[in-house]
Amino acid sequence: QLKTNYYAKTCPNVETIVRNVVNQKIQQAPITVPAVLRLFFHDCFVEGCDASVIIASPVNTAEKDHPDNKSLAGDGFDTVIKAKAAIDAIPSCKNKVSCADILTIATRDVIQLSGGPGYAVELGRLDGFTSKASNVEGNLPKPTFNLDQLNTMFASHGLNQFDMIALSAAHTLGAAHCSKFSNRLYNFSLRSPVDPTLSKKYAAQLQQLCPKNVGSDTIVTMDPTTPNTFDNVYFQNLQKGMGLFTSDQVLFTDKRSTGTVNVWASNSKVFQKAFVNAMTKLGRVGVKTGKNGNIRRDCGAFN
Ligand code: HEM
Ligand SMILES: [Ca+2]
Ligand SMILES: [Ca+2]
Repeated sequence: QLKTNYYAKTCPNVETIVRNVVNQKIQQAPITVPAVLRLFFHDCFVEGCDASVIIASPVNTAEKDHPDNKSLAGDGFDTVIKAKAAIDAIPSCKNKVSCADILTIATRDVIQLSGGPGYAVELGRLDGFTSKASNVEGNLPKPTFNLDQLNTMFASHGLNQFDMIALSAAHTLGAAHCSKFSNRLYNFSLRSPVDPTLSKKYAAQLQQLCPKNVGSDTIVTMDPTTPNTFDNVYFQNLQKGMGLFTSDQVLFTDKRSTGTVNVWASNSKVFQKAFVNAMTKLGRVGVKTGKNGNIRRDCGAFN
């Protein structure tokens, strides 16, 4: 059973310790912000929020070795490892806090430290015993997904369309590789090589940043307006035809979700409330307790 004061007796300062590590880490590497947020999402959607995504395999068969996870930035993993070390440096806290909870706290912190809402995190998850690359396939959304595909995948984790739209606003931060959306610029369909739901101006900008046959490590910010700030500009971009992926833009073009995008584009407080609610629900996905999990000594390896 998750609760907000789970470590009150065992490690009362855990949230302060994690916050300090995250703060310092962001100063050194600003990419830590999107890196941690995406890491949390990819953890929770595969085997639940249990730090399965953090396991490193000597033979490259863990979740992190799946192609969908290869682009997870190393600074996300490093944040959890560093926070774990800082927690374990306090004798009473040593091996009392799960890696899954550390990632949950760090995620709340990167959101708040980049301008987003602060919120109380529910804690008490244990770390899982399974991490297989083969379990990732089919469990993470593709950037080409339409609204029904997005809804189906999020619903399978107890998240409704409002939650899905709110969580998609994570793309208000960070960057993506050209290969993830170049189909929209060059070979969308026979009738229209450029995706007609992209604004003409934005499509031209993206074609400049991502020329055909561009190198495989070229990246583009997903929110070209405020790439480093957690805000509702993501929704304002969608209204202008500036959603980077099909899965972003469809939230505006599909009539069943346009209304939500419009409300959240114009009312940041209402969006923030929905986002916090959705993140809290995301943090409950597949939580392990009792015999189904443990507290890892090393977040990157099973005990
Ligand atoms: C709704 C369906 C979603 C799809 C199809 C999707 C897909 C993607 C893709 C393809 C990338 C670019 C990866 C790369 O090229 O390196 C990306 C980046 C990112 N995603 Fe999502 N995502 C979705 C939802 C989410 C959610 C729910 C979160 C978090 C709550 C999230 C957080 C992020 C972040 C922060 C980045 C940037 C990472 C960085 O800059 O290192 N995404 N996503
Ligand atoms: Ca997991
Ligand atoms: Ca932004």
